[in-house]
Amino acid sequence: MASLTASHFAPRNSYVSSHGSETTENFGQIGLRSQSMTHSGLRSLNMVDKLQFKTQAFARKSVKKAYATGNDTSGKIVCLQGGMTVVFVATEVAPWSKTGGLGDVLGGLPPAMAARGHRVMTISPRFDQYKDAWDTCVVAQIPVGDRVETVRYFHCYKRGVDRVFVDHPMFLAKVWGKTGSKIYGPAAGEDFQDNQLRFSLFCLAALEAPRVLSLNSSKHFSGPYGEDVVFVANDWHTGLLPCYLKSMYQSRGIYMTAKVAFCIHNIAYQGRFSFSDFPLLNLPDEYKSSFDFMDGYNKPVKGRKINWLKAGILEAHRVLTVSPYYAQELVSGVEKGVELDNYLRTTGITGIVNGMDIQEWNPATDKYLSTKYEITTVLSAKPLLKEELQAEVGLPVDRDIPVIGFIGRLEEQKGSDILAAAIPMLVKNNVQIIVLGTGKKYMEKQIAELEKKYPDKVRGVAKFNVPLAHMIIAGADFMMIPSRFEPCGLIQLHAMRYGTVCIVSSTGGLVDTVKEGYTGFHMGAFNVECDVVDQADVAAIVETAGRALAVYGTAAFKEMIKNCMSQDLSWKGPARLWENILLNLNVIGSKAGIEGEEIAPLAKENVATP
Ligand SMILES: Nc1ncnc2c1ncn2[C@@H]1O[C@H](COP(=O)(O)OP(=O)(O)O[C@H]2O[C@H](CO)[C@@H](O)[C@H](O)[C@H]2O)[C@@H](O)[C@H]1O
Repeated sequence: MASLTASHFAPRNSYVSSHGSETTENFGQIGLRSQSMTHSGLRSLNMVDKLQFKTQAFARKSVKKAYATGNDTSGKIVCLQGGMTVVFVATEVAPWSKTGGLGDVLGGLPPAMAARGHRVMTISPRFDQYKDAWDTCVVAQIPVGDRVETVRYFHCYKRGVDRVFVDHPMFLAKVWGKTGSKIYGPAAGEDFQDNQLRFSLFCLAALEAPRVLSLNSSKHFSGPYGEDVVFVANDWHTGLLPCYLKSMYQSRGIYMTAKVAFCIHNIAYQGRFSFSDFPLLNLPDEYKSSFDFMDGYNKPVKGRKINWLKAGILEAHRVLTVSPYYAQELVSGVEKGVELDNYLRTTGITGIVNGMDIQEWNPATDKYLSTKYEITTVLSAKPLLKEELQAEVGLPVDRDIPVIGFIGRLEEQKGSDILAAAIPMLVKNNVQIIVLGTGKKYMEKQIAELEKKYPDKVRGVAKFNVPLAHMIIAGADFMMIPSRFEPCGLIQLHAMRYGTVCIVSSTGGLVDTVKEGYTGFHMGAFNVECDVVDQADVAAIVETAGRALAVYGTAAFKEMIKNCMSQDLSWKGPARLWENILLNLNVIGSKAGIEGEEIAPLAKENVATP
């Protein structure tokens, strides 16, 4: 049965169908070398020892926790009572890089952790010449494949967080800008052929950063982060991180108490590659079993594969995901666990619902809105914003027509194909529908065709357009979220903060965050098979939207708007839960934080590394 396999999903990227000639040659060389070795574990160690991670500019010293007895830039000893040293590692971090919710989480959770008194760093690739991130002049030489690459670290300090960016041509020259899907491949749905090398390099550069960067932007912390670090690795691109921590560092007496928490934002993207690629990863043979994976699919090769996400799950010290209900779904069986359910049942998995960035998404200050509002003014502001939205997308301007919005990647997960199938019936109501999303070409076409067919009722905008996303979230009356599965979902959080009532399928974080009849409407769980548009799901959209439209404009509807807006959807609560989990990893010196504001009050903006 076709289910939520990675093969259904556009990049982020699970499959690589072929390798470029450069990469293939490298494989050949490593393969040959390993044949002449009896212990490939030895081979890997020898290689690392020979190549060494060479770091210039800073001598490596084992430092005590900076927060305990650190020197600030003026040379004074500073002391904080609590805290942990936390390093988040991910391929996206908003606002510097973002193709979806992963970037949002890396943008919002770290400042909330910093506000609780922890020393927090994020590390992501430098995909563009970020104007606020300065060159630290620190370089590290990293073994990747069968060669050594030099990376350079860039840095800025924002909202209490050290934002570190790894600079290497495999990131910047390839992507050159905030070009969404080009983070993972030349176009939506395609991988870069060297993605394994790119993310292997990234994981090692991330492991090196806390030891070699001496960061002094914070009044309370200074010097290198040292070795008593909790790493938070995110999604399959960082699945190698716990493996390298053990095989390349702890085996040499470094990072002995460091731990890795591994967070799954979407199990549909697993990083499945040919099994013969394993030597490329420079890992000892004993790690093979953690990667070993069989599936029935032919991409990128038939049969036996390596699976980066599986290795991340098995080698990390703790596995998390982004909502409690999704955690339950992941262990419920092969379909929702996308063939990793049995491993997750063994390791266990904890769900913490995401917060949202209440600075970027704040109707009272939103720079993309001409009319700002809050809970007391929402009822008069929304009709004005709706009219502006209608004018912006070229629909008839009429504040009395209810507007349903959809924002998201156009692919099976998000159910945009199910929505497209429902639209011919939905438009029989007095309603306008605005779809904003990019993704699979046939789905973009589907939406464009519906727009042609119903010019006064439907608009499809196939762009990644942040200002328009804000206008839809504020100006629409309802947000439609018909996901086949949704690990957490941020759209519904944004919508509720803006008093926009959600119509959601009953999956993942949508179950945890939207309450039927109180803050939204539930459509029930959808069929997770991606190859079919189930008519029962189409009917559920039509029936539930009908139910929602019937409430539109009534006192009950106004009550729902207020219910939505009066919730605390910030990162404050989730950060507390994250802290508990990370404390339980027992990294030496870890202490509980303080009850801080979500946005670190001590943060200095735009402070570059000296
Ligand atoms: N065309 C467009 N123009 C402008 N902005 C656009 C856009 N398309 C999407 N966005 C923005 O991208 C974000 C998408 O958030 P989702 O939670 O839907 O993320 P996604 O499925 O990528 O992430 C995965 O990770 C997150 C984080 O853990 C989980 O919440 C989620 O369930 C999981 O699938 C939102 O901020 C949205 O506004």
